[in-house]
Amino acid sequence: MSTTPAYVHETFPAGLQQDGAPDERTEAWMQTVAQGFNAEAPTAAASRRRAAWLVEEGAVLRAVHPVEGREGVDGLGRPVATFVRTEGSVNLGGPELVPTRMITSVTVRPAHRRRGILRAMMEAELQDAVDAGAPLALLTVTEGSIYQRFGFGTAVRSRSVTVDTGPRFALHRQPAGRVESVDGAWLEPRIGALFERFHARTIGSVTRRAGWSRYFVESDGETRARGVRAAVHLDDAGAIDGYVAYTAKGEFEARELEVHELVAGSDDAYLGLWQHLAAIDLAATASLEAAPLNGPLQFALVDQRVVRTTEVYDDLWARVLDPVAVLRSRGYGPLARAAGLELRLRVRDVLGHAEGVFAVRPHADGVDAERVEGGAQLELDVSDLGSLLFGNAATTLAAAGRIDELEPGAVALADGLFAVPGGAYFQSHF
Ligand SMILES: CC(=O)SCCNC(=O)CCNC(=O)[C@H](O)C(C)(C)COP(=O)(O)OP(=O)(O)OC[C@H]1O[C@@H](n2cnc3c(N)ncnc32)[C@H](O)[C@@H]1OP(=O)(O)O
Repeated sequence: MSTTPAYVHETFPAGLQQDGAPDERTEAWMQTVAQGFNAEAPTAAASRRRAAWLVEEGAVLRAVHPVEGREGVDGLGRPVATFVRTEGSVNLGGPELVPTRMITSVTVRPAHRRRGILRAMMEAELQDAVDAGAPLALLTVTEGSIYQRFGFGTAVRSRSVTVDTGPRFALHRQPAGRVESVDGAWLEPRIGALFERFHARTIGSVTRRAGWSRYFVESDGETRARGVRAAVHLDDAGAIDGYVAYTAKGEFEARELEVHELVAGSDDAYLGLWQHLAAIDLAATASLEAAPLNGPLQFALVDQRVVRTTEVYDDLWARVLDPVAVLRSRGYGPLARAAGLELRLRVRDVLGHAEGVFAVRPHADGVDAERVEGGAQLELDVSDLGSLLFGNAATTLAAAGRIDELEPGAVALADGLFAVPGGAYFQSHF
């Protein structure tokens, strides 16, 4: 269904007035986003800060208004639908980070739902991304059933964990380096550079959006949260290679640590920072919402049950727009490259962008990927290509009835080519 002619779609860059306040349409857009997610309406100070972040990252906003009655019943002229995209990169294990579009803040007001407004915004965005040469689009979802129809597939699954930081927490081996508590205000401006190190070494990692460390900010948008504590890991040479930011909650003697972020640029930093959390007195547990599904912490512990998984969820979704570009820029393991194997995939795409048969051949000097005429060994929807790229096993997708094996052995071949040892992980939710 396409959008009815009763709506007008607008696309504009997030903007500020001379005094730093959001411009009128950016402010109206932000108020609608808050309403769409049932969140508190942003105060003037919070609006200024969020708008500044949007401008910093070159955000392009979409807003939809009714042609008739644009000013709304309350006369405030707020849009009935919102959508934003920023440009970023994702680590797919290749020599370079892969450029991507990041989509978020999609809302349609209740009175205007199920009339095709989301579809119209999404189709326009994906076409714009193709025209601009973007190979990939990413988003995170509020509901699992919305975005497959647009070609998005589950890319990275995450889990929430609660770690018992009492005496049961003991590592097999002492990580190298040391951890020091630091002031949050000192850390905040250094976080971006530290994150880049994590981004460069972690398959699945996505650009960290401006303002991601908003946990340092009180809800009035101005005051630095006094409750946020931070620590950094220093390697043996004294260089900082990871950080953790957390808040202690609950009763004085049995506090729980809510970990906002634990970002490690090395394995020692990862274990060292967890060990630091466990060493904090008067706290019984530490909880992290976006932990890797298969991270090393459990194996590093003497008692693996110290880590309790409280939730597993689909986190990042990927939409391939240019299969040749993503297959070429993705990394492949040394065994796949040494074997010089070729896989030919037939991709179905109802929107047409990624439709066709594509061959990929990793080899010792790089990767060949091209569109070919036929001879496909596997057939799959573009949403499942998004899943494969991030290391979700072809065997699992075939067992789920999502991939058709056209030539015996092709599923196993895809498993070998697309495997991500340790699993893809991202923690810059957007
Ligand atoms: C990336 C993000 O920002 S995720 C956040 C998504 N936003 C929210 O959850 C906020 C609350 N919800 C909303 O604002 C709206 O209900 C939206 C944005 C989810 C949907 O907007 P609408 O304009 O109603 O969607 P639209 O009418 O274009 O529907 C497009 C298709 O998606 C389907 N769809 C829409 N919403 C849902 C849903 N919640 N669950 C399942 N399917 C859905 C429709 O049936 C339609 O299918 P079809 O075109 O294949 O027949």
